[in-house]
Amino acid sequence: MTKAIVGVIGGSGVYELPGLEDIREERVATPWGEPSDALRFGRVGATEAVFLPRHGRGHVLSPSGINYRANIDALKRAGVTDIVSVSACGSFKEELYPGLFVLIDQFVDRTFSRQSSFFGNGCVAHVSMAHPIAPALQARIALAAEAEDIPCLTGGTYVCMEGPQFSSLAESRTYKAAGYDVIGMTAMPEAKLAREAEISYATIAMVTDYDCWHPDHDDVDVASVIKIVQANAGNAARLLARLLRDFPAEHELCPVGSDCALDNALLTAQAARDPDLMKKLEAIMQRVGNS
Ligand SMILES: CSC[C@H]1O[C@H](OP(=O)(O)O)[C@H](O)[C@@H]1O
Ligand SMILES: Nc1ncnc2[nH]cnc12
Repeated sequence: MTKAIVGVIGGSGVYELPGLEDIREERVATPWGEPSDALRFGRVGATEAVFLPRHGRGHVLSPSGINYRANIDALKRAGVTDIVSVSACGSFKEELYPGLFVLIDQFVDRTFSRQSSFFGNGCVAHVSMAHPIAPALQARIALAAEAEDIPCLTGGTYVCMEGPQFSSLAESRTYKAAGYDVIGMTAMPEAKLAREAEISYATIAMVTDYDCWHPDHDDVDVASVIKIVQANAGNAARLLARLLRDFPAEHELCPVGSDCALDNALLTAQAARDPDLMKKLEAIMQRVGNS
């Protein structure tokens, strides 16, 4: 049995995890550099949890400046089996209104200036991202929302832009016409790296605005995003508390292969692997080893 340990990554306006008890903070060193902040270890009920604010305390890191590899590697070293990622997002659909939670099931990656893999020259790997979200984890979040009577929709496509500027009207209309549901700046490469690290991953997108396409709503700005995040902080806290309290002690095997993503993904012959890179991959490849 693998004990479930839930990692919660807080986004804009979410810099702590209410309800976390017996807190211990630790700066976790990684071969990829510094995570966004010290990890906060604790528990909610009987469930072990680890909290990491994505932008750091005081929101010092921009979406392109976040060390996503260090964050995911640090959570892996902490034994995290499941990551719940919380993100503020703009909406491309009338019915996805500010305050609604959307449980994402697909991503479109439009970032271009980020380190998006642990692998590379000296150890090449191609994991599947066909189904980036762990369905059992997503279902537990949906159940927790239902139990707490929090408006929450399951299913949606999140397009990740580089930022930090918000979209132009032409971009916003293009994404809307493409059928995407929400937009943010941080889920990529976070979700890709979680998959490489064989950690189940799910995103709770909190809709904060209608980006800039909607004729009856103001164009998005930071103040309006934070206002909605703060107005819905209570819902986010209750949702996470319920999810964690009710979480099973044993990690549930993932039907889309989150736990075994590296099986059949590695291409580089063992003898040809770069020893320096292999050392860096120690935590990420802990299950498969150098075989
Ligand atoms: C505060 S507006 C833009 C900012 O908010 C979102 O952050 P996160 O995904 O960490 O909640 C968006 O991705 C941008 O980073
Ligand atoms: N409209 C938007 N575009 C990109 N990131 C966002 N985060 C919150 N709202 C956003």
